[in-house]
This record gives sequence, structure tokens and C-alpha cells, in this order.
Amino acid sequence: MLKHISAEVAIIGSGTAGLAAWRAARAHHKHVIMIENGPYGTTCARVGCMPSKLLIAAADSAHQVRQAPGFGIYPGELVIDGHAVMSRLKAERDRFVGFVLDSVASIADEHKIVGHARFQDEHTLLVDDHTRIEAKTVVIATGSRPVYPDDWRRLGDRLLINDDVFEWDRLPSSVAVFGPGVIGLELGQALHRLGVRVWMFGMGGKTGPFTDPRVMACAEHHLQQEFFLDADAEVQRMERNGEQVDIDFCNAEGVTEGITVDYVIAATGRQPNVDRLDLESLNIKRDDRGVPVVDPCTMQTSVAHIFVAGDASNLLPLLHEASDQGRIAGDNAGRYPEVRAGLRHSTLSVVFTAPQIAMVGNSFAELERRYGDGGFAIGQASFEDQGRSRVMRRNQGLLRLYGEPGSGLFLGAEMTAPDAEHLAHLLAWAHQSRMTVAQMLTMPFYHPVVEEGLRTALRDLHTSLRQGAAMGDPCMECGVGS
Ligand SMILES: Cc1cc2nc3c(=O)[nH]c(=O)nc-3n(C[C@H](O)[C@H](O)[C@H](O)COP(=O)(O)OP(=O)(O)OC[C@H]3O[C@@H](n4cnc5c(N)ncnc54)[C@H](O)[C@@H]3O)c2cc1C
Ligand SMILES: NC(=O)c1ccc[n+]([C@@H]2O[C@H](COP(=O)([O-])OP(=O)(O)OC[C@H]3O[C@@H](n4cnc5c(N)ncnc54)[C@H](O)[C@@H]3O)[C@@H](O)[C@H]2O)c1
Repeated sequence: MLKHISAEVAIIGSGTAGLAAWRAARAHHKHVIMIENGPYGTTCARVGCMPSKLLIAAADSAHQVRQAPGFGIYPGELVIDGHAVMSRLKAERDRFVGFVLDSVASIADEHKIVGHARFQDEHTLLVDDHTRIEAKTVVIATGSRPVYPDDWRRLGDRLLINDDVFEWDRLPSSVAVFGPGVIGLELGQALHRLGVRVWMFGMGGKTGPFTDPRVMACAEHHLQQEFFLDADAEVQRMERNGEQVDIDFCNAEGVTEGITVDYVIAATGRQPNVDRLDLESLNIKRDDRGVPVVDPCTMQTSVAHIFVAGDASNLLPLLHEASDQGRIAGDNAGRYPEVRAGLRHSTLSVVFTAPQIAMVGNSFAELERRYGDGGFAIGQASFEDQGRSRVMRRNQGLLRLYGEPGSGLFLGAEMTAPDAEHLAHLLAWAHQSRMTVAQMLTMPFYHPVVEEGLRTALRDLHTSLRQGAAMGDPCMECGVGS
């Protein structure tokens, strides 16, 4: 029998965005309902940010051991116990998931419904075939899922997505990773460093999230030193062969090469989970991927009482974005019809490869669209001879900064660099504070640190903006190698 419920706010999804929306909406109303059709615990903690960073941490550790002889230190034979690696990953992952589960458990049962939600009309949701919810406002926070070509399913259990990797009990001997995007690069490099033979195949020539071709080329070059990576691969055949997969591809010499791998990992992108919500029953404006169009400041759709947050919004599929968007959407759903613009942060994304990858503020491609080719200034620094980076034998990478001629405003950055996660935070704070390049150069820099590489790039940008003298010889009063 169908149960009927009335709610002020109904939230579909209990991931990071859904939980943030729930908290924000509850500040306004008692009757807030959260619906979940999968396991509680969030994508980030269960199969996303946390387990991937745990895998990378183990891989970094193995890499350090391999690097030790470069410092005159010989730790002996490197043994990677795949079972122990995966056990630690799962134990720590479960600990993180446990924190989320505790938080979900603290929400009274009357506010939680388990099942698949879909729209019957603009104010009515059906949950499976057991509950009908009449809601004044709705937040769609349904996350995203991996997408890959349908015919790859013929590989059966030899075809994996990121979720499956984190369930391994042991490490396989070899994998082919399809998709040198963010997930593919993080997983692929980590597996390679853990002793798994890795081949990585892309489509269309793009590596990572970059839009600046010089930074992309630099990252690709460093990654290719470690494992096979063809960002524009011609894969001629891919067939299951017993418990393995045979792949024929055209190699760099233009010759067909055959490999056999234990698994194929599909890291070919993700799509928002909005296709099973019966949105067709609503008169809601959608983009060409079928995702409701939202105002990024309010997270409101063209149907004024329906909001979208997190990966479902098709804006920036990142954890802090899911959290920000969830808070804004939940607050607005709660205070509706008085909707307010929420605080949006400067764009910041980090990929945990080595060297790390980061994007801040406006991308190179966005600036080319806005200012035209050559209409904005560029400063750069290589990390090859950067003092602290060389000290640590991590002297790889390129940082490119963009600035606005005339105003001298710092506009954005793309980089592959040692400790890019920290450089990117400094830059994002400067971007959000609307600092000029001249102001950024008045800030303190310690010695010897990787951030001195940032100062070099800032000086170069200052010169490109024609606001400072050209850099001459290396600045010795700043410290050697800066
Ligand atoms: C491998 C990997 C690594 C990542 N690493 C990082 C990182 O290092 N840093 C970073 O910032 N981001 C990272 N991300 C991205 C980050 O995990 C996501 O942006 C974030 O988790 C999205 O949160 P969300 O709330 O939108 O979605 P989710 O947490 O996926 O929540 C959506 C929920 O909605 C539920 N749901 C869906 N449809 C329905 C329905 N119809 N009815 C009821 N419930 C429904 C789902 O079951 C799910 O629980 C990573 C992602 C992956 C996959
Ligand atoms: N560190 C982080 O913050 C982090 C880590 C992981 C994921 N994420 C988030 O998850 C999102 C999704 O990541 P993703 O890696 O799935 O997507 P992505 O869009 O970053 O990469 C997908 C890649 O697959 C390639 N591709 C598509 N079809 C292909 C095919 N048939 N064969 C070979 N290659 C193909 C694309 O060209 C692209 O390079 C990211 O945009 C990011 O926001 C963030």
C-alpha cells in the first residue's frame, strides 16, 4: 500500500551534497525528508576521494623506496604485499565511511526514506512503489556514475570501474586503463607504482583536466616516463580471453602491438544521475546532456522550487563543490520563495598524481574565449631547476599563471608541479581575494621552498603585464635556486 507523506523539503540523495542540503534545510523546517536508494556513506568516502588517496599514499611510499638510492640510501629489495596494501586501504576507508554513517544515524528515522525517488509531478515524488511524498520544495542531489561504451560489457567481470578497484583483496599483475582523465591518471599511476603493469589509452589526445597545451604536454611527458600512455590511442581489438583481456593497439611506431591484461578499467568519464528521475514529467529547462540548468549562485532550476546540487548539477564534480552547492540548495529550498545567492568559491581542483596537477580560477581555454588569443598575459616557471624541488629530487613540472593586462589582476593558473595542492590553495585564495600580481609579489616567501617557484612565475607574469622589469639572472638575494 502506498504511504503518503508531506514535507516542506524533500532531498533526493544522501551523499555530500544531500547531507549538506539536509542540514541547511533543517535550519528552516522540521519536515525535511532525505531519500536514498543506495548505500549510505557518500561516494567520496566509499569509492571516491578517500580510497583513491589511500591507494596513492601506498604507491607514494613504494616510490620513495625506489627513489632512495638517488640519495645514497639502499633500503634493499622492495616487496609490495598487495593484500596488505588493500587491507589497509579498506580498513581506513571503512573508518572514514563510519564517520559518515554515524552522522546519518544521528538523523531521526522519520527524516529518512530508503528507495529510488522519481518525480510524478513538480511537487510529488514516488519512492519505489511504497511512498508518495508531497513536497513544497525539492533538492536533487543524486550524484553521478561512470559511463563507458556499452559494448565493453562483453568483457564481463574483467571490466572494472573505480568502485571495483577498491574491493580488490590483492593487486593484479596488469591492467589497461581507458581514459587518461582525473580518475584514470590517479588510479593508473598509483597502480603502476605498486608494481602493476599499466597501459593507458585515451581518445582525442587530451590528458588530465588541462586546457593549456603546454602544461598538458609537460604532464604527459612526465607520466609517459613511468608507464605507457597514449592519449589518442588507436585500439584495434579488445576481446576477453579466459580470465584475461587481449588488446591490440597501434603503438608509437605505427605498428600493431598485442597485450594481455588481467583487467580493463573504464575511467572514461561520469554522467549526472538525472536520467532516472522522470524529469520528462516536469516542464524543466535542461542542457544538451539532459541535466537541469541551474543558476550557480542559487542552485535553482527553471522550476523555481526545484534545486540541484553536487555532481548531479553538471557544474564542477568535486567534493567541496558538492558541499557548497548542497548548502546553498538546502538553504534556498528551506527559505523558499525568498531565494538568496550563496557564497561561491574561486575554482580550485587538484589531481593527486606525481607531479600533482592543479587548476585555479579561470582556465587557459576560458580566458582565450574571453580575451581572444594573446589578449591576456602569461607568466611561467619550470620546476626543473627550482631549488627545493631539486633538493627533494622532485624537480618536475610547469606552472603557468594568467593575468589581466591593465588591471594586473591575477586570473587563473594551470600547473603540474611538486606540491601543487599547496601552490593551488595560495593561488585560489589570491584569486578569490581579487589580488593583483603586484600585490601577490608583496607577500612573504620563505627559503628554500617550492613556493619560490610560484614567485618566479609571478615575476614573469608581472613582466608580461609590463608592470615590472624583465627578470635578469637568477635572483641571488632571494636565495639559491629560487
Ligand atoms: C575515484 C574518485 C575519486 C575522487 N576524488 C576526489 C578528490 O580527491 N577530491 C574531490 O574534490 N573530489 C573527488 N571526487 C569527486 C567527489 O567524490 C564527488 O564530486 C562527490 O562525492 C559528489 O557528491 P554528491 O553528493 O554530488 O554525490 P554522491 O555522494 O554520489 O551522492 C549521491 C547519492 O544519491 C543517491 N541517489 C542517486 N539517485 C537517487 C534516486 N533517484 N533516489 C534516491 N537516491 C538516489 C546515490 O545512491 C548517492 O548516495 C572523486 C570521485 C571519484 C569517483
Ligand atoms: N582529485 C580529484 O579532485 C578528483 C579525482 C577523481 C575524480 N574527480 C572528479 O571526477 C570527475 C570525473 O573523472 P573522470 O576521470 O571519470 O572523467 P574525466 O572527464 O576527467 O576523464 C575522462 C577521460 O576519458 C577519456 N575518454 C572518454 N571516452 C574514452 C574512450 N572510449 N576511450 C579512451 N578514453 C576515453 C576522455 O577523453 C577523458 O580524458 C572529474 O572531472 C573530477 O571532477 C576528482
